[in-house]
Amino acid sequence: MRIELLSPAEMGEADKRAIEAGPFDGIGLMHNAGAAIAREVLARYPAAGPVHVLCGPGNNGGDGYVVARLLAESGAAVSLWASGPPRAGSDAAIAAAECPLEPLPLADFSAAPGSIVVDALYGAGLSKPLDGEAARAVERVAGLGLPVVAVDLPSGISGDSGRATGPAFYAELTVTFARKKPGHLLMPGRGHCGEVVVADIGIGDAVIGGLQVRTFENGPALWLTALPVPDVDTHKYRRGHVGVFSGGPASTGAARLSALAAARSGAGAVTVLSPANALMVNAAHLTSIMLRKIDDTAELEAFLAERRPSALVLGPGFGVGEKARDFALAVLGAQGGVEGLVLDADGLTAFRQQPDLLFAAAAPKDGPALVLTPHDGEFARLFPDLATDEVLSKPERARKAAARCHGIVIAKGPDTVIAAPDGRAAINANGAPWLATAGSGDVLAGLVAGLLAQGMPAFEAACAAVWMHAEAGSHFGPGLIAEDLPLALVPVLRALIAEP
Ligand SMILES: NC(=O)C1=CN([C@@H]2O[C@H](COP(=O)(O)OP(=O)(O)OC[C@H]3O[C@@H](n4cnc5c(N)ncnc54)[C@H](OP(=O)(O)O)[C@@H]3O)[C@@H](O)[C@H]2O)[C@@H](O)CC1
Ligand SMILES: Nc1ncnc2c1ncn2[C@@H]1O[C@H](COP(=O)(O)OP(=O)(O)O)[C@@H](O)[C@H]1O
Ligand SMILES: [K+]
Repeated sequence: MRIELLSPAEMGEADKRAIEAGPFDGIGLMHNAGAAIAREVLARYPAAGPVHVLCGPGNNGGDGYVVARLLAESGAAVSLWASGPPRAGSDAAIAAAECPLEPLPLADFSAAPGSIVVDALYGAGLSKPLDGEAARAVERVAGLGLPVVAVDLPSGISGDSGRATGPAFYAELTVTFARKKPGHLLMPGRGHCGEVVVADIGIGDAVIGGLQVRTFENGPALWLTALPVPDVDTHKYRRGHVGVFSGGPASTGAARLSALAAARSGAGAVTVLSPANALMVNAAHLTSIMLRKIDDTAELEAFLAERRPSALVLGPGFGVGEKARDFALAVLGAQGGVEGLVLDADGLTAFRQQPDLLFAAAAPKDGPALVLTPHDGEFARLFPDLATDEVLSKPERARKAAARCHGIVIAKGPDTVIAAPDGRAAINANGAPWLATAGSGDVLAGLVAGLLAQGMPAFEAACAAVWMHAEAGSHFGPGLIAEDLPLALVPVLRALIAEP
């Protein structure tokens, strides 16, 4: 299960512990790193023209000296460009001394068409925006349209946040070590990395295991064992009952999208909870999904007591106002049976003036789990201070939001982050821009509720829903509209459940 994502600080610690544990010392790890990159370059660009290796002053540059030496030994035409000599006594200085090639000044960098660039300027140690000769090298490489293989991370990208605070390389291939870093998956970093290869350089799984990492790449390894599969002797209500609140007569479609997704996820029963004036519209479009009139809190409480739904979705097309707040608070205060409330769209916006009211209602540990599914705009309405904090990475923001709201936060986007109040966070990277279509988020909300209703723990349910939703959308591809998504979940679920 190699889904841990290491921050640069955790990677430094892994490095230190691996050296203590042996058998490799610092230069040994650097030799392994350089060899892994040289292997990838030779395998991917067998007919390559000249290779230009760009070396920075730190250990990233050290890896570059090893690559340059190994490629030259294999017979490739190699040019070495350096921004300055490595610090005396460092592993990088040893690697530079072992390299027979004479470095040229980076400021003079130029290359003929057909060349390949190995970017070993900065990796995990990037501490400020690229400027001067490094920034000019990025511009020249981009201007020449040369393919770039990045060592560890494309220079200019933060390994922690994926941010580019200045110029940054666009790599065709990034070779990183031991595990991916958050910056490989977070935007815009992911767009700069190209394909990411994780090379084993001799940092063992036991070393990584000892770090107690709390950030993961989202994928089945994180939640497959918790994915609900019905027992042979089950019945429909044992498979979970989801209630989805509908908006008024002119805005009912969003709730039906959520309801369909909940049903496709395996919930045994789904009921759309509709105001009286929208019953006919909803009835005209529902078949296996049930319908019930709910206009006020008393009717909601009666439904909760009689029909004992296990999860509810509130927000898609619902309307922003007191009714949304009252219903959400009534569900969170429900006694027994309700596993969770998924608050999306209008359900989130309804609390923009009083987010603390919502957060306090979710605080009791024995109450229903709260799952929030904000896109950036909705996130900023509930957590304005976190949204505008330029220092925090997206996972840090989502973690702080989760702790504050006592719930799971699904911070949506091309790099959706799922965070729990206990500090776990997962970054999702299997999505595709086809998912950016109206109603796509409504489907996600229903899917989360469907999994919650079947008894999946909230963090795992949220992660599984985000991954399956992204997988369905990516497989469907061009032409996707939200109506397609519930059915597109079926092959995704089938493949997951068939997995041993
Ligand atoms: N297990 C491991 O960890 C292994 C790691 N390995 C390799 O080591 C890499 C990490 O090495 P690293 O820590 O030396 O950092 P690196 O990115 O080379 O640069 C730091 C230097 O640059 C400077 N500096 C920073 N930004 C700057 C800027 N914009 N403009 C100018 N200067 C800037 C910064 O100085 P500062 O400003 O912080 O004082 C510092 O001097 C890692 O990515 C991987 O490739 C492998 O060998 C295998 C094992
Ligand atoms: N560029 C993108 N790549 C991958 N997924 C995306 C992208 N843009 C949006 N999504 C996903 O699409 C969904 C959109 O949800 P949302 O913004 O709530 O839309 P709506 O309210 O119309 O349903 C989210 O799951 C989000 O993560
Ligand atoms: K690099």
